[in-house]
Amino acid sequence: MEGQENHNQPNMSSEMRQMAAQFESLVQVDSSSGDHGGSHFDSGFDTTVDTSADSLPTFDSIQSADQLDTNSRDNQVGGSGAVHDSELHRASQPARDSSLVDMRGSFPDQTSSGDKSQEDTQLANFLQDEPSTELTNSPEVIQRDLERDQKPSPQGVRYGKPSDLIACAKSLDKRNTSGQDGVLLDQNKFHINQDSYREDKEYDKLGLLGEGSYGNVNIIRDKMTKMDAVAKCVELENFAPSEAENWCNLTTVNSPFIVPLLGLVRNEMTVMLFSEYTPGLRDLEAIIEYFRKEPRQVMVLTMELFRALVCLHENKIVHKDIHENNILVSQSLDHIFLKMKVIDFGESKKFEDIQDDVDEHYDVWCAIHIFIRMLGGHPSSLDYERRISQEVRLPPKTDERILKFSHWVINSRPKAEEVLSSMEELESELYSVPVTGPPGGNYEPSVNVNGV
Ligand SMILES: Nc1ncnc2c1ncn2[C@@H]1O[C@H](COP(=O)(O)OP(=O)(O)OP(=O)(O)O)[C@@H](O)[C@H]1O
Repeated sequence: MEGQENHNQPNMSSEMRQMAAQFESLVQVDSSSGDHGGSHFDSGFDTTVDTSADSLPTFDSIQSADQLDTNSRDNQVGGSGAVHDSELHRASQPARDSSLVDMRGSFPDQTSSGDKSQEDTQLANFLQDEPSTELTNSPEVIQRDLERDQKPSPQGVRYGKPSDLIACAKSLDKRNTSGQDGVLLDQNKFHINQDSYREDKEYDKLGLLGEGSYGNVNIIRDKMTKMDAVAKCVELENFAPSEAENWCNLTTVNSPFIVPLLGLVRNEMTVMLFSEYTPGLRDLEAIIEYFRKEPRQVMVLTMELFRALVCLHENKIVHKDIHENNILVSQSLDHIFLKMKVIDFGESKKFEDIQDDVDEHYDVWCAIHIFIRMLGGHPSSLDYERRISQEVRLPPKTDERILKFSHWVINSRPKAEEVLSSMEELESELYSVPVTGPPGGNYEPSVNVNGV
């Protein structure tokens, strides 16, 4: 019964299964040719092969045949039809001309019937086709076979929900190099064709938006829907499923401060993360100089950044890579129209995966560095570990309250929401204009509400 269990092993490689099946047919041939079964040898081993389905020869028995063969070599094969384990052993030897002759010699009855010649052909084919046992027995080959059998085949690109995208990201097989896998969230933006979403076929690459540490970021246009999106390419070996998972979870919150993730496609050894393209947004690093003379805009933009952090931290995610290249800003710096969005969740972590709130404060510390830099100042150290008693230097005309506020954030460990509420207070103190009510008297607007 043990043999049957092994024979039915789901992990058994195809070669092993084929070998077992061949033995099955050999044994059946033997049992049908006469009264041969049940012979026992004097070797002390029970080498009889039971031809019932329950005791089909197994790969294990083939391996152990080495031992049995040595023991039985000195014994004459008794009982013409008994399939001795030594035969099993020989059958599993590398295909050699001589092994074919040997094997035939151990089946004296086989030449006597017409059916036997057919069986002989089967046997000859088996012996010629079978690979070397030296190879098939090697642990590397067995492991490779098992891996190949278990490797999921690409499912193609499909539409799905955020949960499908996350599942797809987690299941990407780093060894699977062929075809495409992926989930796109928006049917109105992407047109999948024959389970594929390919450059030049389903979409065009319009140009380079930026270069990241792990790959390029391009703007693409879907050929069918004519919608644009951003495609960030990451080599499969560098891809962290947590980036897709955290970004996707944040997308479902619909925060105006987070660029939404729209899909994920693995194309051979590259993963593409598709996200929303907002025309007019540039990374902050490219335009930081424009903020220098505009402390109010600096304040407004930093408050937006802290709103983004509050959103992340409320959703139990830390970004861990807040810097000027990962913040997109509208090129209109008018404080009313100023837009800000955070990108790049490659380093992000879920709260449950981190030890304490150090990473949460690290996000805050990085954000306040950007604030100080936009104002034209710098802290005495850029080392987070030395965050306590850092000096902050700001241009001489900077309001004292801004300097005090910066010191507090950089040297204490306030949460993003605490910083945000302090900043809102400070901003209204510094910039709000007292409103005394509508103009009195006979004031009449020069245009009516329709602008006519
Ligand atoms: N949605 C977008 N709109 C405009 N530009 C973008 C967008 N996404 C990315 N970029 C540009 O591409 C650059 C690299 O993007 P991103 O930071 O996501 O890649 P990365 O490989 O993770 O980079 P790194 O690890 O160096 O931070 C950004 O700094 C920005 O200039």
